[in-house]
Amino acid sequence: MIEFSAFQIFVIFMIILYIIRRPRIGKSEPPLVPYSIPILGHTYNYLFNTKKFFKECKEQYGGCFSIYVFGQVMTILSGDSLIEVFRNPDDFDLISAANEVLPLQHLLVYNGGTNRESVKFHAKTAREQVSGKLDLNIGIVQKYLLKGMEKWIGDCNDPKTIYNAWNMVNGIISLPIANILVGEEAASHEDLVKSFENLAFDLGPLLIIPPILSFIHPKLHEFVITLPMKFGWNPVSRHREVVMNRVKPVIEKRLKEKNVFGDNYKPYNDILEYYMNQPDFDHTKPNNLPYHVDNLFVMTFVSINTTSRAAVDALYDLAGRPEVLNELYEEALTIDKECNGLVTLTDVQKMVKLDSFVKESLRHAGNIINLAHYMISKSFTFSNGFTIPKGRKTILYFDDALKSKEYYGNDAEEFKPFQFVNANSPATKVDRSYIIFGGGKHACPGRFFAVNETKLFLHKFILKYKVSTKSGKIEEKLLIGPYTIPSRSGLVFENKVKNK
Ligand code: HEM
Repeated sequence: MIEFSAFQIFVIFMIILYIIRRPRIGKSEPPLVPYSIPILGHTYNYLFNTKKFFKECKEQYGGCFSIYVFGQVMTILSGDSLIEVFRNPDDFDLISAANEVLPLQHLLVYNGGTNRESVKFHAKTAREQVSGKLDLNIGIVQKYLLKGMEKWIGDCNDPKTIYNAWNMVNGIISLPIANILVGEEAASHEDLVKSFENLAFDLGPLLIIPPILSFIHPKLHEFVITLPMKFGWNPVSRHREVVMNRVKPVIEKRLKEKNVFGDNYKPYNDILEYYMNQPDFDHTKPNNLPYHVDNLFVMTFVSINTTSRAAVDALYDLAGRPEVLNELYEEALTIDKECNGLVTLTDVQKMVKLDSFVKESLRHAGNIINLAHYMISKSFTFSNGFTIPKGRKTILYFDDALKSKEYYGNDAEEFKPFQFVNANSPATKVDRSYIIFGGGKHACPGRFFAVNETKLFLHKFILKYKVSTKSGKIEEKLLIGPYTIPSRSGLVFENKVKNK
């Protein structure tokens, strides 16, 4: 009888894996960048040599090329091909690619997570109820940003050093958003605000598990990371419990008010009220309230960590550049005097230097690639003649667009805080070289809110505090493969008035 050692079985397995997983590229497809290590393909360069690797690939193979990473062919798009993804939303699907990384369908069990249909509702909510009501919301944002800063930063009469600044800024940013989501009464409960604040961070570990099993089959990674959820573990459950307990009495109170006041009922200005007005709302029915709370969680995912990320990046960008801080302080002081400390939407719009700075900070967010989409039609032919088959994963070459020399000059890599001041190019305006909020029909509908909240946070912050890096240098973000997270280096906060 023939006996096989473990090593021989491993070798046979690898040979079979190599044969069945070997990428097959059609004639008219974007070129597959050659690689020398079978099975691994470009995975090493993708993870550890990312910026240089993508730059060299583009130089050699043009704006549209394919690489083989974690057992999957991905097509990297830049220039016109990138824009074609935004222009053809029926062919390219962001949600299925996002669900692969963060399986919301297994976490938000009452609303089934996100799909192309439900995202239309969330986009409408963000567009009409959050960004669309900015003039109303700005007062709430101002009030709770100040409360959050008091709680998280304090008076800083003595200099205070913070290392995990993202955590701190996330705490500040989530307080106004919690108020906009469920109203002031429910958001007065600390446990509810904590749940919104921590929800996305709690799921962070799922995002950083490397998809090693995808070398065997892409679905295997998803299967394994969702296995604990199939056995009942769900990090969202306790947050759902907290939020349901806090919003239920508020809903009941509002329903009573509606009964008493009839047509004279004064509606509340929050997303909870908006959900209560939906035809499918009946919190007394089984699973109905958890369904709406899961919808609130989708809004939490898209709004809190994204905005706090923009705000903390801006804070680090400021801390390393005292001259920029001084210039922004002058602008902040003038506007503060004009409005007597009570900022309206018009006042935020007058903060043109701050707007330019925020835009530049977002341009330097640092992700080399972003926004994976699956191509879901039978096939798609780009205007450059390349065709990709159904099921191909495409990823947008963000760094190439955001650091484009054609649009930002030969010093596109430099941080130029006031380059947009007289350029009629606000931080909310999406275009082919500024894709931080995506583009086309699905461009982020919450961007008007996000930019305004970030500006207002920085405005109030600059008036009260001085910030510097502990190292005295400009701190770089941490690169994890092609993606970045904010620096963890110390930021030193001082009270501006006390330490003049
Ligand atoms: C700085 C903060 C933010 C950034 C960088 C950001 C970025 C993005 C990006 C890149 C997309 C995908 C766009 C595309 O497919 O072309 C997106 C979509 C979306 N964002 Fe944001 N976002 C931010 C804040 C917000 C906020 C505050 C909200 C809600 C109030 C929000 C709600 C949404 C929604 C609902 C979508 C899906 C739109 C659709 O598919 O039609 N975002 N966001």
